Amino acid sequence: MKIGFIGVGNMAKAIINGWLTYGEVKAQDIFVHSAHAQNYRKYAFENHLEPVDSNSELANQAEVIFLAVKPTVLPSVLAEIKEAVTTQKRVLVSMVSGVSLAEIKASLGAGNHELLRIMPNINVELHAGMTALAKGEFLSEAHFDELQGLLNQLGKTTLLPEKDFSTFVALAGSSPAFIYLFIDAMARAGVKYGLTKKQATQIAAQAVWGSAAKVLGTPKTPWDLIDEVSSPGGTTVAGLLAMEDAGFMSAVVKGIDATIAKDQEKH
Ligand SMILES: NC(=O)C1=CN([C@@H]2O[C@H](COP(=O)(O)OP(=O)(O)OC[C@H]3O[C@@H](n4cnc5c(N)ncnc54)[C@H](O)[C@@H]3O)[C@@H](O)[C@H]2O)C=CC1
Ligand SMILES: O=C(O)[C@@H]1CCC=N1
Repeated sequence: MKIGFIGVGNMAKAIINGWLTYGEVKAQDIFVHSAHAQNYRKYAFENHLEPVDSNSELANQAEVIFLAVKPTVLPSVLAEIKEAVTTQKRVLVSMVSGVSLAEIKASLGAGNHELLRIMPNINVELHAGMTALAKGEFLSEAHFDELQGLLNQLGKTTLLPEKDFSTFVALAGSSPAFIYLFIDAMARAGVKYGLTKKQATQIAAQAVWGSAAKVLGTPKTPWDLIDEVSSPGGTTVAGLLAMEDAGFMSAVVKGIDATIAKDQEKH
């Protein structure tokens, strides 16, 4: 299957790099175009991908087209590829946050367009991603199965109603940044007490990684696990209570609220 990417920024590269290291998607089957010619040409050259001169040419060449541009750019991109997508019956996969399948369908006009909306996160590059999928009404089962299979190579996937995509953006699409912030805050505290930043960052990141693996591998809730770490009269409970006193949980929930609100703003 020939796969095209319109937009070759951070998210597109994470997906492509993930596939290239997995090995089933061949570099010569990946077509790329973006607004930054020097950038996408260099990336294509380094990875043996096929650079294409325009969005419409990419839609002529690739059977499946991943839309990996910012929401504000999407309408003009759809206008450029509309004809090729319609006449050549291309499958469109949109990872553009905050843009519904109905909005994409409306921009493309008449036709039973095969559409899939996804919300990946940057961890797909390490095959540790979390990606939500919402099927368009005309997407064939065969195409859906093939695309889900490809995305499963990059981590976990889940089917999700579109109404929940904004929540998913907050919990998975954007959340790597929140978790980096947590790791950095921990590391800074380590520096305060004399560790080097590098050493403190590695210690904090390993602790986050192991804790996430634990949560995923047990039927216990995070609260159960908190109790297992908190010795009576010990250090952990002292730290937990001080964090809560500073509003840790409400700070996290406010962050999620703001992320969801931003995703639901009209572009
Ligand atoms: N970065 C992330 O972790 C995630 C991003 N997303 C979504 O993925 C999309 C892309 O995000 P990023 O890769 O982070 O952005 P980015 O800013 O890194 O990349 C955007 C790309 O779009 C290209 N572009 C701009 N105008 C264009 C045009 N007219 N035609 C073709 N290409 C054009 C740029 O040259 C660039 O390659 C956004 O809609 C974002 O919401 C979704 C999940 C996670
Ligand atoms: O910041 C953003 O808008 C995108 C959506 C999810 C992650 N990055």
